[in-house]
Amino acid sequence: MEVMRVLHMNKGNGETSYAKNSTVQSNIISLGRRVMDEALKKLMMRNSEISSIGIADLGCSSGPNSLLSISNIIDTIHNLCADLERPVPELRVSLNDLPSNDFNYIFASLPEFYDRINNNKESLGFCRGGGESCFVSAVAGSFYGRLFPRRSLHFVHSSSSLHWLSQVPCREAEKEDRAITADLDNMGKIYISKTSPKSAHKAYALQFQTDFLVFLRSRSEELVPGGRMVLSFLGRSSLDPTTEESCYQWELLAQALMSMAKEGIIEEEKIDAFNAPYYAASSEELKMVIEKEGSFSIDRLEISPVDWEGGSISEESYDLVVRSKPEALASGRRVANTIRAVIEPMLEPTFGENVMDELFERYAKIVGEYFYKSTVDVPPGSDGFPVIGETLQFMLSVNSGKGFYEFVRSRRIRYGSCFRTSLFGETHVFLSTTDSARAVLNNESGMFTKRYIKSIGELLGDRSLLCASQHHHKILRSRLINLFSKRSTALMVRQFDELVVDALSGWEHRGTVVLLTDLLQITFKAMCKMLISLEDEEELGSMQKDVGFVCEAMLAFPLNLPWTRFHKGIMARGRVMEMLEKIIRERRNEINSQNNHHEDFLQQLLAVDNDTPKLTDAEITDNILTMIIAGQDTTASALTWMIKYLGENQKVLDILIEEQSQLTNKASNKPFLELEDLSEMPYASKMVKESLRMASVVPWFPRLVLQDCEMEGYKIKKGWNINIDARSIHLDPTVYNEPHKFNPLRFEEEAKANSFLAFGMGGRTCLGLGMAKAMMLVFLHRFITTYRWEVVDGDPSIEKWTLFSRLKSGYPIRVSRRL
Ligand code: HEM
Repeated sequence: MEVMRVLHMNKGNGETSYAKNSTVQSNIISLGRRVMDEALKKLMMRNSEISSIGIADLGCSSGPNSLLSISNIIDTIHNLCADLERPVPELRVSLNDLPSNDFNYIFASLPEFYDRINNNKESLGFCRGGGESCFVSAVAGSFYGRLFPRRSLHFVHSSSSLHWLSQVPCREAEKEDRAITADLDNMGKIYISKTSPKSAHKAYALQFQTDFLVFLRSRSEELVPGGRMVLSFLGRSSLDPTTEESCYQWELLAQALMSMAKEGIIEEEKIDAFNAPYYAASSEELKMVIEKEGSFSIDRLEISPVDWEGGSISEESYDLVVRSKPEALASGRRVANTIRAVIEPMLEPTFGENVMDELFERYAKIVGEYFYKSTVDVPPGSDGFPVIGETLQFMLSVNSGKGFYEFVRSRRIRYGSCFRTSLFGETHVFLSTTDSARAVLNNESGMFTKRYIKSIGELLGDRSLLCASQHHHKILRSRLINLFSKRSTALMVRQFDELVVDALSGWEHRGTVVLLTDLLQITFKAMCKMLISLEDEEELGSMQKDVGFVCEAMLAFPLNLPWTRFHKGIMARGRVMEMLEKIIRERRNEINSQNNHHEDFLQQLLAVDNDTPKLTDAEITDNILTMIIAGQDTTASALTWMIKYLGENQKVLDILIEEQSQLTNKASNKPFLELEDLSEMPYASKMVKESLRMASVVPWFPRLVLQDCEMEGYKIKKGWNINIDARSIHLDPTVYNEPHKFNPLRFEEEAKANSFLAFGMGGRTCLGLGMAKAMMLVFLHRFITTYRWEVVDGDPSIEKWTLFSRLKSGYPIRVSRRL
């Protein structure tokens, strides 16, 4: 197959044209926008004197998307120049694709494009016909080779193109034979599949590596030093190139072709010989080639799932919920249309133009059936590999900048609001509807329970509220719940305010403050003061370190050998227990000698009813450790997210400052805030709730299924794990209007039932929710009335290996006093 000739999208404006079926590609462009903006900003900051910028969009194709990328680039440069108060440089824009591309379509839409620029940017000196500031031209040729003069480009962009290879891969022996269809012994298949020979896998991988290397080498000649590239293309998240994720469209298309071959409509030998010039690379492969080529370094590498139906693939996406057969078939048709617009020109020379309608009719049905099959009986999803299931994919997610929730999010988009996966040898079902949250968390049926995980039990203690058996949990909870009284909350508010005022003093002289780090310290101190009145800096320091080891061990593999993280956690638990036991002994002595003025949780727990202690010492120590862990990290993470959202929403901040300044004036005669003051913060309370909704610090709540049941129309089996995906519910557009918009006022109206799950629901609802909200309000008040702040590093990556969702950067800021 001569790729140069056949690799172009369906031309024109007809029903099967790319112009009419390119929403997926347009969504991919939108998804890359944030990264592109970031790259352009870095480029502009580095080149402050630049008067002319060379820009290339490689693989621009023809259709509504062709000018979308450059339009975005121009808008961003325009906005950056306005922000930096600099003149807009001359923009030399080159659109590139193979010579067979429908360039006429693009040229025909240029006048309209210039008009738009002129209308928007008259003030910037753009003028009619491209004029003095923006010069668009087209360059026909393969980007697997040089296209532009040396050092002429500053910015290279390419979207949905680099997965196309320069040629069909061929076996080692056929290396010289470049232009014909290659024989890869790939019988009955048209791309890599589970049954393809290893040599075919190898040939594909090799072809991609060769092409990508040439691509990088060519661009390194063309780009100026410090130039930037933003590339988005189809790839895969797993190491295995034959997983459904990267192959299913090709696999199903091969099925459609084979069904036609069986009926004698096309020849089977042609299918055997046809191999698509396409490759979905893994991030490891990309890194390897980039390192080998040596001219480029990676600033950001992100993986996102693609919705082949053309629904949005950004975080706002929740559309691919396939249910009934007609719905599944309609989905199949949409996917078939998208694929047809791209690959029909490639198939025609081999199989003939006259069979295309029939082929894609069959293909649409097969894709629809495929969607439908996965929605009946047990929930849709993948069991992954034998034994380990999808554990590797989960771990990859944990290790990526998007954090562990990405694993759930991508499957939620693909399979809908109820899906199953297999992790660490067990089946897990994730549910994300308000009805399922009610059923599982309120547990009126008694069919669900919190799972006891032995390793967590070893770290927190068997008597911890989080590990106790259902019966024991009830007793413990009924005793512990009394600790969280109004009186305790009032005391906590005063103490916490004192801590915050002390901690904030002098932040303006510290240069950069990593907010999360400081907040972890403040909340740790607050928890220790509230629980056991521990204030000694040295003891606090060693306790915080040990609690940190216990938390890390909760995520580690439970292997208790001297060098493991788990072992470190067990040892740290031992030291924490020793310290708590010592504190209990000292407290008892103080009580006996009536020399005791403490007002903390421990004091209440040591009180006796009719000579019977409320809890045993072991129950007290296990649950003090549990409460420190449950309260410190969650609150510090939630506070950091809150300040981040606030920094991004000036209007909300303005309203808050207004509200909080009034309180400052009113309470000016008091050194510290009191519980009643918090009721004077109606807007701030909504803002706290909105932050908790958006951040979903505890993203899902796991339970164990005690008997076979049905959820969301699917069979759920005894012994499976069921997880209520609170984050998805918080971001579901059918539950919250415009869920990605930060809008505290949404809570003026009553939220949909069972939709706010930041603190869980039912018999396991967070015990500290009142305390947590109070702490957030107190910090908010002090912080925003004391300081203005600017962000030092806006990296949105999520920290790896944490119990709760936290920003990897810790949100570094610089503060200045608000006058
Ligand atoms: C913003 C901060 C906080 C968030 C987002 C949060 C969230 C949660 C959630 C979602 C659960 C329920 C998990 C489930 O159902 O599986 C929970 C349980 C719990 N939380 Fe919190 N929490 C926060 C702060 C606190 C604080 C400050 C304390 C203690 C002082 C605390 C103590 C607990 C305890 C003891 C449980 C276990 C309840 C049980 O199993 O019966 N939390 N928390």
